[in-house]
Amino acid sequence: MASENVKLLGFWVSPFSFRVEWALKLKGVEYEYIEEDIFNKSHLLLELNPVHKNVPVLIHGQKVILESFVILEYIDETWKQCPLLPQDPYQRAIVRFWTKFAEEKLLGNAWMAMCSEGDEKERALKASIEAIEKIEAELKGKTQFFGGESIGYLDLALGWISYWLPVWEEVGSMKIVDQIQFPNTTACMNNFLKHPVIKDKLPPRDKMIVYFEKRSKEIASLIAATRKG
Ligand SMILES: N[C@@H](CCC(=O)N[C@@H](CS)C(=O)NCC(=O)O)C(=O)O
Repeated sequence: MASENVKLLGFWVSPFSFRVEWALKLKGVEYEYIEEDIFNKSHLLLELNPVHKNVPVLIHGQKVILESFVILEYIDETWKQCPLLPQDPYQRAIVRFWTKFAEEKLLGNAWMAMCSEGDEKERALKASIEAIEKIEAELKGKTQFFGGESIGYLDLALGWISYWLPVWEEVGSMKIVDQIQFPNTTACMNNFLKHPVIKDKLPPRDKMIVYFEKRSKEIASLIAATRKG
């Protein structure tokens, strides 16, 4: 597709940025990727996203679109090829429900389980596994992709479970998605990673391990300092 002046401010290991890149690639939209240093934010980021000061930021011509899920919907509505959300309003509602559920109940807990120790880790781990149990039950009978027969919005929303979560499990010495206990989830995770667009657009795992080892220690010290203070 001809270039439409699309730019993406992202961060090399951000699952939120990757969602957007996967969507653009699935749709065949050309874009320029601009790597942001989230620890030393650029003037461009602060100017474009003064509210949250985070990535991803999508720039389409003169328009700036923020928040990964808002960006996914914008992309889906702007470039109609390879639709991400279902056409049917009820099916769309279901996809949005599970997207929200995973973001609220799984992402933060899994991150916290990786970064914490003791009771806090146990609590976060338990909550993460409970969230996967619910996703597993919902997936019963559709083990192709999280969204159904073909890759779609829900897969991009939950895609991090396939690649980031195993890294967090390794860094946090924990198990959240047990293959035997959660066969449907595991099948969807594997199919997602086998998709040609996805498998060509993932951050290097070894670099991720080093990054999250360091980051989880920094967060753990912050948590300890907050508790003391
Ligand atoms: N809810 C946001 C989350 C984005 C987010 O947390 N981005 C991180 C990178 S993984 C970031 O830019 N962090 C810098 C900061 O918050 O200061 C979305 O879905 O886009």
